[in-house]
Amino acid sequence: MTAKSNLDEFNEWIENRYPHHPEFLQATKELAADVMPIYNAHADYKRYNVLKRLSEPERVVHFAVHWMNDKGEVEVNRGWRVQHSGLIGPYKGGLRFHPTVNESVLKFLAFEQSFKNALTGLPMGGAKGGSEFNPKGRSDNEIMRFCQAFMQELQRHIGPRTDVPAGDINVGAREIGFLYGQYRRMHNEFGGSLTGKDIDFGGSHVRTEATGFGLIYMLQCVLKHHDDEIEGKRIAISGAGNVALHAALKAAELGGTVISLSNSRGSLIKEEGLSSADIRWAIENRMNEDNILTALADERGGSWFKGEKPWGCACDVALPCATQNELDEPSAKRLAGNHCKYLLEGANMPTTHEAKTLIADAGIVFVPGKAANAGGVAMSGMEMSQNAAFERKTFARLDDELKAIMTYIHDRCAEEGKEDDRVDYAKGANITAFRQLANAMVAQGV
Ligand SMILES: NC(=O)C1=CN([C@@H]2O[C@H](COP(=O)(O)OP(=O)(O)OC[C@H]3O[C@@H](n4cnc5c(N)ncnc54)[C@H](O)[C@@H]3O)[C@@H](O)[C@H]2O)C=CC1
Ligand SMILES: O=C(O)CCC(=O)C(=O)O
Repeated sequence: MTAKSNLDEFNEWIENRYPHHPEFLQATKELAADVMPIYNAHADYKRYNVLKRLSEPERVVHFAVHWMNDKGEVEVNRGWRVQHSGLIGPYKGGLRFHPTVNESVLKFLAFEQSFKNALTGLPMGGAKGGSEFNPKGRSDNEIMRFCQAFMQELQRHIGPRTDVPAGDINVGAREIGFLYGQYRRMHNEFGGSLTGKDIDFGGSHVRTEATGFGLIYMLQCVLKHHDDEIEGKRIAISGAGNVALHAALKAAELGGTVISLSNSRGSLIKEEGLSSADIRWAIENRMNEDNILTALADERGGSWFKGEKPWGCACDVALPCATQNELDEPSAKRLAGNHCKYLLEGANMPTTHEAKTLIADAGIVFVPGKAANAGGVAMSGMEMSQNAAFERKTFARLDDELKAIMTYIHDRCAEEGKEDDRVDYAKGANITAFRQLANAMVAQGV
């Protein structure tokens, strides 16, 4: 059987199995296209049916979250934890609270997480969880009660050596504190049941910054590989959350010109570049403002474009750091037309399948989220090992370790994705991670 027909057969199988899970289909089919030749070349991979088995989450836990709002009304939300693969370590991945959360979104995120975590070289399996709960407009007390009710259910499925959740969209330090407090009270146990904790109770230095900083360290590796440098590069960033702001900060500190940030309401453009001080102001004030970007424009300059995405600006580097499928075909056409040279995904799967084809045709160097944004989970892995050893490493030491891990990921992906005159980082990342998970699956038997 040819690689092509095997791919058709796989695609048909997964489409029939999950017709209502479009994001999950997108992620699994893209990976299968890259790894099929490797799968076909290994008798054991076929014998152990590794591709289909890796495309089926090991466990999907679905639970109800009952909680009381400030008016004394009882609300009910849906909660999930998708434990995708525990082959190479405890399940590990963030929690997302957003109205767009559903089983398809969490299954794609958990699938991507397993491959991302493998790339870090640390012993972590892949998972993702969350709720369609919308924290916008809720009081601190409501957020606390929701987190406690969520953890009351989740706690029976997690633990330091079983599954270690962390943050994701709308789950930051405040929410992790509430979730951790509830877990600790119920289990009478300090330590590694969650990462992203405050530094005062078992958190790690650099975890807050790690995804954004790691993205820029990856950008530096990619630029170096192409005999290029960050100094003076025009960098367009989408998003205005944890990942976007810390990527912007590190890029500005290293001499890049950060020309944009965005959110679901529009984009802030500052042609001369946001300074480190502008970005620090946004980081410090983001929890207190309804729209941190309009506040930033008012306070420190820049123009606000309501309803616009940032991809129309002329830039050398595009860093989508908001959410899945935010960078579509028209956006890709604008980036190509403006001679953008590099696109690194800070968010998980922010580029649509169709946009990726355009990006490749335009010769833009593309680095997928599972490689480019792995710095966050890598630092979570280091938080777990610090918790297990009852130690705290310094910021400087961990920042160096983050750089080393991003370089390690870059070099593995560049080596595996090497083609005649270019590097296919997506293929390199998919094949590298697939080999590790497939080998573990074969070795562990059925
Ligand atoms: N926090 C972390 O350590 C990691 C996060 N990621 C990914 O990075 C992305 C951003 O996550 P965080 O910064 O942590 O979340 P966050 O909650 O701090 O920020 C999310 C940002 O995205 C924007 N956003 C959300 N939905 C949007 C939409 N439909 N259109 C435009 N903007 C939208 C929000 O306005 C906000 O600025 C997500 O894809 C997440 O899965 C990936 C690796 C690690
Ligand atoms: O730190 C973690 O465990 C997970 C981070 C995450 O959710 C991600 O990498 O997408």
